[in-house]
Amino acid sequence: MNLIEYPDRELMMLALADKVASQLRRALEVEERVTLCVPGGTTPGPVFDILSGLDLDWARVWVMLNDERWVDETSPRSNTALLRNRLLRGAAALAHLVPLYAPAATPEERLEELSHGVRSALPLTVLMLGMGADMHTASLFPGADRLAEALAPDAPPVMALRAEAAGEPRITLTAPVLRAAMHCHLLITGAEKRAALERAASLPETEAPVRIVLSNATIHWAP
Ligand SMILES: O=C1O[C@H](COP(=O)(O)O)[C@@H](O)[C@H](O)[C@H]1O
Repeated sequence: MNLIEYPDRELMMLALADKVASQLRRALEVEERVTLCVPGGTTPGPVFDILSGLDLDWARVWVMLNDERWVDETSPRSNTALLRNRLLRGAAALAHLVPLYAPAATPEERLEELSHGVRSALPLTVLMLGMGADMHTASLFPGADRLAEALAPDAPPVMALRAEAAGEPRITLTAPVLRAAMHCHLLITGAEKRAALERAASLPETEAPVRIVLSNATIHWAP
């Protein structure tokens, strides 16, 4: 595993934001437009705060979540709201948001139109991922109803799935799209997730979905 250990979270967030911005800048030298794909949840807020103020041609950056909880943006569980409040502001307000949510009772009702947007933003230039202590990444949860399909090499780019541990229904990018990212960073904090990461390396992908990126991700960890 390509693991970088930082003495504290502040340093990790600064270093990661700097790395992501320089990878995007380099890609913008040769591409008209680039895609940054980011996690939701509790971990990435500080790196979003730093990134949003960095000098970048944000108008040519498309920003997309790894996954979304099927809740309205007014919910504190909304990853889209996190993105709007912490990343798509300041200089980064010029970036283009590729939505993973649209109001409807179930993700299946909006899956086709959301997939269309995602397909037009592929491939992922820079992918940042989080991980739960249960070794899920994006919304690829162990035990999810359609996990095997989402891990398969011929999975569609986006799928709706459900898992007991997930709470709400989820919409998520699938393994082939995540694996194909040009640059991949996995962001992990704390002792519990560090132990889960070590366990994941010897488990099958169905039990530890984060395994799908372990061989090509740079893993960033701080206590
Ligand atoms: O539900 C989710 O969980 C993971 C991990 O979140 P964290 O709160 O433990 O940082 C996150 O990466 C994913 O995007 C999110 O939807």
